[in-house]
Order: sequence, then C-alpha cells, then structure tokens
Amino acid sequence: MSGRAERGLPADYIPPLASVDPACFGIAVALVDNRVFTAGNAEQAFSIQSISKLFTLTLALGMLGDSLWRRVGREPSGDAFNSIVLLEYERGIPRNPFLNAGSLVVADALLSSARAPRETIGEILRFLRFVAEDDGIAIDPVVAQAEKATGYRNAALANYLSSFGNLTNHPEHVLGVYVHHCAIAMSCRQLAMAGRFLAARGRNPATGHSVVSEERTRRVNALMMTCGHYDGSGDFAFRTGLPSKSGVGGGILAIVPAVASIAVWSPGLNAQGNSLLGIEALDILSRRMCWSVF
Ligand SMILES: NC(=O)CC[C@H](N)C(=O)O
Repeated sequence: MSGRAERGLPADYIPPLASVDPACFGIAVALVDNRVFTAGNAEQAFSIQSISKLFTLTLALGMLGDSLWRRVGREPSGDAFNSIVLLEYERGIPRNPFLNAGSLVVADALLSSARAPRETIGEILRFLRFVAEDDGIAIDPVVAQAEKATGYRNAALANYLSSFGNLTNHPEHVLGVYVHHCAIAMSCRQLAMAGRFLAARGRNPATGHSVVSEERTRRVNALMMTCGHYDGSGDFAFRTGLPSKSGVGGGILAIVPAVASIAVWSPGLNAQGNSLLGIEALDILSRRMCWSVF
C-alpha cells in the first residue's frame, strides 16, 4: 500500500490545512486519576476544527439550557458534515449540533448572549483555557482567515438558516464566530486535558471543581457517540464503543467515561473527513484496554 493509502490525505479545502505534514501522529491520554501519557507529536498544536463544536455546545447548553433543542435536533444525519439537503426537508432545523449547520445555530445562540462576535470568540477561548488549565491555547488567524475567504458552502448554510428564521444574528457575524472557533489550535496534550470534564462526570478531576452538571456530560457524550463522526459515526461506535468528536484537521477527542480523555492527531483523512490513523489508533487502544462502554 502507498503511504497515501495508509494515512489518507489532509483536508485541502481550507488551504493552510493542506500544508500540514501528513506524517505527523500524536496521542495523549489524560486519566481521571490525573496521570497523563503522551506519544509522538503530542505537543504540536494543530487545527481542532469541528472538535471545537463539542465545547461550543457545552457552553450554549450552559447558557440556554434545553431551549436550544427547539432550534437543533439530536439525531445522526447519515450525511456529510457540510450537507445542505436535509435543511430544506426539515425546514431549517439542523439534524444535530455537530453538523456545520447545527454548529452555526449554536454559534448564533452564543452570540445572542454576548454583545459582539469578538466577545463570543473570547468567551469560547476562555472556556477552553479554563477546562484545559492552559493559557497557551490560541486561535490560528491564518486558518480563520482562509476559511472565511473560501467558506462559500458555510456561508450558504448560514444564509439558508436565516431564511428559515433560525439565526437571530447577521449570518456574517455568526460565520465569524464559527470560523474562529474552528481555527483554535491545540496539541493532543491540551485537548486531552480539555476533555477531562466529560470523562469525570462534569468535574475537573485535578481540582474537583464542577465545570458542568453530570447530566449534561452524559448528554454531550451521547451526542458524540451518535453524531461525532458525521456519516462515519456508526462505524466508529462499532469499532471503539467510545463517544468521540472528530475534526478535519485530523484530530479526534474520545472519552472513556469515568476513566480517560484521549486526544489523537494524524492529518490524513478518510472519505468521511475523519482521521484515518486516529480511528485506527483508538480502535486498537479501546480493544486492548477494554474501554468500550458496551
Ligand atoms: N468536519 C470539520 O472539522 C469541518 C469544520 C470546518 N471548519 C468546516 O466548516 O468545514
């Protein structure tokens, strides 16, 4: 098999992602007993892309509670992450909050409870720094700018949502928030640390402080299991038995409830836009450690 076939190809529709070295591979495992294990390029920051959507969802649920579910569904779509077709059939209510359309609604909800896009972006970044206990986490402005300049499909989704009355802010502002949270750069170590509250029943296991309620982590984990890998979610659940969220930067955050938060990164993607080697690694790890929740 060629290297290309083994590793997949990095995303190229967001130009800076195409130039990331496909040979990179990193993994970090943060256990709820506070031990952290890393291997490979675990300290190198990469574009977390759609992994950011689980953090914006957590924040939005904290601010709006269950009223968010009037504007976005909780069902897997079986469609690509940037698909527009279902939106027409379902009258502007995205199937789930991890599809691009769904997370545009989540970004809109966050924007409505702040005053300006800049403030909302700052809030998302502060939340990530807080849960990861790491002030070094930042947005990559080159990635944000590139996605803004080339994101015609996301612009179409935002405008379409507006036509159904499911955005309350101007689509430009919602897209601004969206591309910036997708452009957050984090290492596997930082990401694994940030995911600990999902493994530790809503608490930071190091400090014992509550981040969100236990019930909310159960719900976010359930959505990750059913929708976290888009039209690859069923296969990922079948192989690993773990709630998990992928991004087109090649990162995956997987949660072993009550045990660990795992971040893995390899930029080459499979046909569904999920990290090919990342899935492979989580499959092996989950089986060897008997970490499937089933
Ligand atoms: N699956 C992803 O990571 C997609 C996120 C990317 N920012 C996009 O909107 O296309």
